[in-house]
Amino acid sequence: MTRDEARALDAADPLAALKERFVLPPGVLYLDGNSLGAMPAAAPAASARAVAEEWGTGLVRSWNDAGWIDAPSRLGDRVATLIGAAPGEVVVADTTSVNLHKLLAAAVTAGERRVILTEPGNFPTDLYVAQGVAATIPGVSVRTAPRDAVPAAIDEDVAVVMLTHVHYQSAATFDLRAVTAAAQAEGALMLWDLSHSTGAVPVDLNAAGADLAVGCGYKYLNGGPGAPAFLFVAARHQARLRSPLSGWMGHAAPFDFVDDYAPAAGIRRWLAGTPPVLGMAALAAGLATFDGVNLAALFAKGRALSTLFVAEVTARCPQVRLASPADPAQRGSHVSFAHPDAYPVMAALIDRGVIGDFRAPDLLRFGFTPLYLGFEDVWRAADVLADVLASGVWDDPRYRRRAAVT
Ligand SMILES: Cc1ncc(COP(=O)(O)O)c(C=O)c1O
Ligand SMILES: Nc1c(O)cccc1C(=O)C[C@H](N)C(=O)O
Repeated sequence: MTRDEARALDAADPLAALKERFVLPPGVLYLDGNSLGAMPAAAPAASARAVAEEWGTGLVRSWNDAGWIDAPSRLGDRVATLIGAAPGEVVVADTTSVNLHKLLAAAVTAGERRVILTEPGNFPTDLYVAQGVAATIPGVSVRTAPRDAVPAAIDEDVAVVMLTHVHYQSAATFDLRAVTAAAQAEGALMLWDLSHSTGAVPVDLNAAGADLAVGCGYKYLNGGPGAPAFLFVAARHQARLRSPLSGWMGHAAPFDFVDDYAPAAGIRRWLAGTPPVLGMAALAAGLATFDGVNLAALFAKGRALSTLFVAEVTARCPQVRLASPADPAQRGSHVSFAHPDAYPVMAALIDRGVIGDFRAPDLLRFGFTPLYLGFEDVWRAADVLADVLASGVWDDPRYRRRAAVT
């Protein structure tokens, strides 16, 4: 494709104007919305309002008057619309790691089964949290099976199958419906990590009959650094599953201040402590960037963007190897390419305004966020990558110095 052809695609794109819902620095092509979403244009004012008006003027009255106390459910219901869940099935709370802990511990204590089944190479926090649950609840163990062997590894000992729908490195997807059915056919619960899926690819939890899910607020939901995460529990399980973090905010009547814990009836039982109100204000601005957007068209555009990038890089960059599924139907909204010197290559690319990220040991990872990226952006990013690789400018000591966060 030529640059003019890419520009023509933007001119014909009914979603192109959504870019105005974000602020990005001039000269930056941002291909890392899968790690930290871009800042919504409304976020600074929304955050300032929460601080200056709700906190500064409203003070403690804002728990009621500004609706702070209901924000976890209110935002949860908004997230639900992006993942095929019903109102009352999603709550915004804590971090993805903490939510994983709550749901895994609940799943392995709900019945007799004690095995958590997952895949090796899952996102580290998923593995670490599972290992922590196994270390603290007697009889629990973690079993891993390579992704293709997961269905066959589900047996009568497995309490819960925990998988990340879109893999954080390769972007390879699981068939959400088929794997959920396989878990349930063996009597196990299915827990999906939707961190790299929500707001990026179609997800229909209830159509798939999913049991449990978690996901991040700061990636494609654009909630800002450290934004609270979310948690889904299918309505049919809500009365029987119990959070191990039985804090007061998940109590049936927190302001009765009684001594004995009694879980709230619905999704709010998964709250532990006080909600992070300021983080929720920014997350609300992030979720609002999806308002009125045709999700099917948005996700189709995301796929078209990553397909264009793969085609351009494959054609113009013989130095790299595609490390994601070639079939766009088999991957999420990011793609990875392998290069033996991926770290300095990515550093040189970032220096030229194309922000992706490096994932050890050898991956260049690029996220395609259809809300704020266009076809010409993607074309230019591929062009800069081709130039960086062909010129060898990346082979410089200053690009090899590792930062603390990659
Ligand atoms: C699949 C997956 N799960 C979880 C997380 C993060 O969890 P937390 O919100 O606890 O940092 C990430 C990214 O950071 C991720 O990619
Ligand atoms: N959450 C992150 C952070 O606090 C610092 C740096 C990166 C992240 C990420 O989100 C990483 C991301 N989950 C990944 O897929 O690699």
